[in-house]
Amino acid sequence: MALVAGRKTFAAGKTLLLRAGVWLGAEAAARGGNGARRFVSQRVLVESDVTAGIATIKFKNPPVNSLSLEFLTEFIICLEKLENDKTYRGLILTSDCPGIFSAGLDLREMCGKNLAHYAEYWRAIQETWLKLYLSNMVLVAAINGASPAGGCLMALSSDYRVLADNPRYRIGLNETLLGIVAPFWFKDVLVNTIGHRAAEHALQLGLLFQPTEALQVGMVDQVVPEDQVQSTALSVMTEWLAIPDHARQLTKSMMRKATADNLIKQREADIQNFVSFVSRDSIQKSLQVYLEKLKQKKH
Ligand SMILES: CCCCC/C=C\C/C=C\CC/C=C/CC(=O)SCCNC(=O)CCNC(=O)[C@H](O)C(C)(C)COP(=O)(O)OP(=O)(O)OC[C@H]1O[C@@H](n2cnc3c(N)ncnc32)[C@H](O)[C@@H]1OP(=O)(O)O
Repeated sequence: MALVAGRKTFAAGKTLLLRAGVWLGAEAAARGGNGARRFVSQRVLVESDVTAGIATIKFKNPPVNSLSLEFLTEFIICLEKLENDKTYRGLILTSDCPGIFSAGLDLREMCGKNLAHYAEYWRAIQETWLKLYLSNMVLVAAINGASPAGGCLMALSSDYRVLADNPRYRIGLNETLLGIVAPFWFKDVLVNTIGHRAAEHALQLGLLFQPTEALQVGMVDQVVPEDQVQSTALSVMTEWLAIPDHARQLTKSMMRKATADNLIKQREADIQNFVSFVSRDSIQKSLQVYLEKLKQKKH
């Protein structure tokens, strides 16, 4: 993906200049007297408390925070910006869309497009995951809504997960329900989190867990009343930030490197696999039927 010097124009006609991951262009940034900063991009809202060294990224891609290519591009830029700014030691991931953390990959990016588009999209998905999973910051997911598939992967890539106690907020890797297969690195992250047997069960059946079940299986670390998700995430963050960075970061890297390397060493092959899988007629048909079902749900 074009995270090099270059120019990208987003749907609203807003032009951003990117140079080595630094956002130089039309970004609204304001700094309050209390150390609070707020960066606004179209689909990603970043709030930060400079004094505490904590930033919060709020996904803002309505209606369902699907991981469109445009969303991913903005998200990666924000993440790089925070990662490179040593002010920030902790990052909270949450949603600005009521009731939805993220609906996962944008199905419209995987349907009816050309092969080059599928390859570009998959590279952006890989890039997002690698940046999240290997972040030096402490990542806490404040999951304030439904979190299927790619949404679940984002949460699983954090260091700690707090889920709002609402039975509608289901979380899991439900790919098989769409007639597709979770990639090996989604599977690896799930296995690392809930263990092999539970992951095998969850993946084959495409299970979406309600909060109490998610807690029981170990997919999330805490379930709290909805109005306490953000405050709980903040107090967990404070606990984690009490650990010296260098020791915690080296430990995180030691725990995660092998899983990340597994993808890094075969990124191009993984892209080719995705492209040839998703462009099959049968897979295109399954995805279209699934999208149609979602659309008709309301009527
Ligand atoms: C052997 C070889 C193997 C090789 C393997 C190689 C590679 C692997 C190949 C493929 C793997 C690809 C991995 C994919 C992971 C994913 O993330 S797939 C996406 C899965 N996501 C879902 O299933 C979520 C679907 N959505 C929902 O369940 C619900 O929408 C919701 C999130 C629970 C919200 O419900 P709510 O009632 O509030 O909203 P609506 O359902 O009415 O939706 C509103 C609106 O949004 C559209 N929409 C919903 N989800 C998506 C989405 N993921 N992408 C795009 N659009 C979405 C929905 O259609 C509605 O649209 P509208 O009718 O036009 O308003």
